[in-house]
Amino acid sequence: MSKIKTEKKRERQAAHAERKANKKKAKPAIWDGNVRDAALTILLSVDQNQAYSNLLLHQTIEKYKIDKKDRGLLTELTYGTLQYKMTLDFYLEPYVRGKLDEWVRWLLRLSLYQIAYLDKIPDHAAVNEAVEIAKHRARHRGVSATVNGILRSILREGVRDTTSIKDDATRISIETSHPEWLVRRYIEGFGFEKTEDLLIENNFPPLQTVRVNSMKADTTKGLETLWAEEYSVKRSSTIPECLHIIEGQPARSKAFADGVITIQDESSMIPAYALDVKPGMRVFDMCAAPGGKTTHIAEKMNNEGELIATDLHQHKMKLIQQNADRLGLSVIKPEVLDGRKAKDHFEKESFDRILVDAPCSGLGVIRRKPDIKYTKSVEDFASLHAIQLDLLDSAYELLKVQGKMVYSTCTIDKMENDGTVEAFLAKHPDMELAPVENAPEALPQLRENGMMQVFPQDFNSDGFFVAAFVKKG
Ligand SMILES: C[S@@+](CC[C@H](N)C(=O)[O-])C[C@H]1O[C@@H](n2cnc3c(N)ncnc32)[C@H](O)[C@@H]1O
Repeated sequence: MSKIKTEKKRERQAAHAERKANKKKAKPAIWDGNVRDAALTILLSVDQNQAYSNLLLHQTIEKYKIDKKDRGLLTELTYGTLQYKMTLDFYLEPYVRGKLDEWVRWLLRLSLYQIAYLDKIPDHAAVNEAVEIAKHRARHRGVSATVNGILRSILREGVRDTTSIKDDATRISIETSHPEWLVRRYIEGFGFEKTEDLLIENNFPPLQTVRVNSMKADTTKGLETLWAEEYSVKRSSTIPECLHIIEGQPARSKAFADGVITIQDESSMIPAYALDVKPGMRVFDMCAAPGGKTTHIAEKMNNEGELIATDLHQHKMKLIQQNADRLGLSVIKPEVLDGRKAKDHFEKESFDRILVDAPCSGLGVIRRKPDIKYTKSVEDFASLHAIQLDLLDSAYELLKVQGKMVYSTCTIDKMENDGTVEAFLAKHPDMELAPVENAPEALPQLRENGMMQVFPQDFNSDGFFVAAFVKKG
């Protein structure tokens, strides 16, 4: 081999080794004590792998046993940056020239979130940390200079004003960071004021709530049990067995381990009321996993009768069983089944009550999973509407005459919720909406109409939809 060729080969090998080393640098461990770097890794994974932000955050905190102080900041940075992604892009837009690597864009969003929204972090600290992360992750020094330049320019000139945006739908879309097509869809369905309240509320952290297991304690006893464990808790004024957690992680409590409480969002407690079960009934929960509503229904049945809890996925069966065991509810029978085939699996008209807590677009839980708002499309609503209708049709065949059926979702969309109810009623003239007389007084709509759309701003719960039907025969 000639001397020149050998030289070239060596250069190529050196370049290859450098690229390899840089690649390693670009993928740091998720937790090395640097909260901002860990937040950046989570944000990138949510964006690139469609990972759920809440699950990834939880896994990271548990896996690396991140302490309370860092846990708080990591959660704030991850959720805040995701929640305000579009707003932050609007602020960045005038300063970004040319194409940026995705990780650099997320680093800028993460840093700008601290500058624009977090008073407790000094601006210069946010910039310095961003520059250090850029130096540590980048393959060349130009990146940290770009990050430094952009952030310092914004600090100097202040963030862009949104009030000059003439179109109100566009303005609130940017201010609250929700896709404009979704904002317009909401305004058309619910009016401007309700939409604006919803979008603002979606950027607040969700309230933690628990349900007291009526088989083991009444609400007062549940409250006192948590107080004795030094949790800061108060009674809800909406659902009688619901408690609001002001401070503390109830999943770590003895009350939870002993099955005195279970963690459930307040609006998810409505279907068990709407179903109006009695002890001894034969009940079917068609889309049951992980069993939040199944266990509530079993408690209302006083653990007497038959409660078949099915779900499409085998791996979710153990979640239902674990919840039933922890809460001491032997009436629940988990079974893997596609709800659409249930009509041929069970005897026709053999159930007194059926719950169809259907798969849905999940727009009611944006506070818990902010990434949802950027990934849904109009096509999703249409296909979910079709699946929901198939599930309801199948349930209809199995419901006794005079039996009651409930359809619920954790979403806020007219095509999925009202549209599905309308299509179902049109197909089955012997089904009627059934006012829920036993519903808590705080839910007058359900008591009067048998149907209600809950918005997060109503009583600080997830967005939720419930419709109760009776089979007239
Ligand atoms: C909203 S979640 C149910 C939550 C549950 N009811 C609770 O309260 O814990 C919807 C469930 O429907 C299940 N699912 C989706 N398609 C289904 C089908 N065709 N048949 C039965 N279950 C289905 C999903 O696996 C998911 O667990």
